[in-house]
Amino acid sequence: SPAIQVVGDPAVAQRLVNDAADALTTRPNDGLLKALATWTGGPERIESITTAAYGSHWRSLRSNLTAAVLNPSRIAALAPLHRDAVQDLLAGLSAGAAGEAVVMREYLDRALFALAARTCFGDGVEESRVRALQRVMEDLTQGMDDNVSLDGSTDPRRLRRLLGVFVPLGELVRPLVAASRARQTAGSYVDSLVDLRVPVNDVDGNGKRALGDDEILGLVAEFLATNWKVVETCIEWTLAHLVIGLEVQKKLRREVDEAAAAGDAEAWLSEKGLGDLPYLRAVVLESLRMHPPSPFVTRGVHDDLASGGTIGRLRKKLVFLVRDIGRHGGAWTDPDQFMPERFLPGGEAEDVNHMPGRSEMRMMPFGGGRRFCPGYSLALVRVKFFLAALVRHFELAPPSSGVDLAERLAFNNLMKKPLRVRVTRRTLP
Ligand code: HEM
Repeated sequence: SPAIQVVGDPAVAQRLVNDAADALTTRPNDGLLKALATWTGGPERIESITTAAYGSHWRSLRSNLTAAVLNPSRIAALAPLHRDAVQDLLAGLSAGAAGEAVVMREYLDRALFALAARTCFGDGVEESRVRALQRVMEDLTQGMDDNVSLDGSTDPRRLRRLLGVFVPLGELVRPLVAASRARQTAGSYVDSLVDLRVPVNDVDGNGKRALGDDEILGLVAEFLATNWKVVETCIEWTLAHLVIGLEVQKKLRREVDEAAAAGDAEAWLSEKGLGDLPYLRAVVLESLRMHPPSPFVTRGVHDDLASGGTIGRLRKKLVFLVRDIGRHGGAWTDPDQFMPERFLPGGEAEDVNHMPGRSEMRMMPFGGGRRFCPGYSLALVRVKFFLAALVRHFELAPPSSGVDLAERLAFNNLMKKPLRVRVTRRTLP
């Protein structure tokens, strides 16, 4: 079995991420990730961006995602979808009785999944199919959480249950892929996958081919999971701290109200407007530091990767403990305290960002090196948009039972006990 090095120290992580970037370019081909690349049971691997070895196939999948969804102009074009999703969330919460404790995750689940599905498949997917997809993706993300292990071990029964989810998922997704093939216009992520031509040979990149249905299904599953639960995890944790720390909530609300009063009604909620709010930025960074939604980042050193793209035997495995790195006592004062002020000018982390710096790294919520998360800007836009709208339109108070900050530390670091919040609609100033 491969040697495992576990890294929980920010200085060690910094050296590895920067200095060893050329050697650490691929995730380990073991356990859950190996299973996800071989779920069809056929001889060929079915790669998602996450599972693909560093090479021309990975590069074409990743640049396609960026070009189709994640570049700044595409993100700006998603603004109407974002506004709809927030309106749905606010309407759902308003329908609940005033002052009553609601399970936030249920509302966030609905709003964020619909948003993920519309970004993936376009505007025209009927509601019943969106909800059926949501149920299947719930099973898939739960299955990923059940099967994650640091040493790559798996339980055959649990793994079978997880991979079984690709059957109903395929039944729901295939008609949408067929509809995309039949369409002339392109706009959604699935449209880009249908049009994409990847190199036939990962080594020299010669010749091009289209993606098969199973490949598209794997990429769709990856897209829905990252756009949905990972983003939701960040929002839920941040809300937990706003509910416990009423001073933080008030301060954030003041900033959002002032921005709303200063800008025209639409502009304050634009990507640009939200990017300009320093306290909102600090609150989100503090949440990502303490509760990184993806708590483990892994790399593998394999036998024949150097010969190009193929993944041979796993020799060595690195596990970055993202959560421990963000709470390291040597790098942070009172690491277990939620203190957004540390990210403001004059604070101990005023220069710390969501991405590792060249010379210093104190947190890595979006990973680092060649395989850092390409979705971070879209993720931050969504997190900030939802949080700003929630504090603007609602007073958020803890339930009588209090807030339990236990973490799940699985594939997704969701709250162990879903957050309950007493919500009261505000009269806008
Ligand atoms: C708050 C939300 C998010 C967090 C905290 C997050 C975090 C991460 C982390 C830690 C990694 C591993 C990075 C590494 O190994 O160095 C990753 C990879 C990835 N993420 Fe995200 N992510 C988020 C949202 C998104 C979104 C919205 C997308 C959009 C499609 C996305 C797409 C991906 C992809 C495709 C990879 C694999 C990249 C590769 O292997 O080249 N993520 N993410």
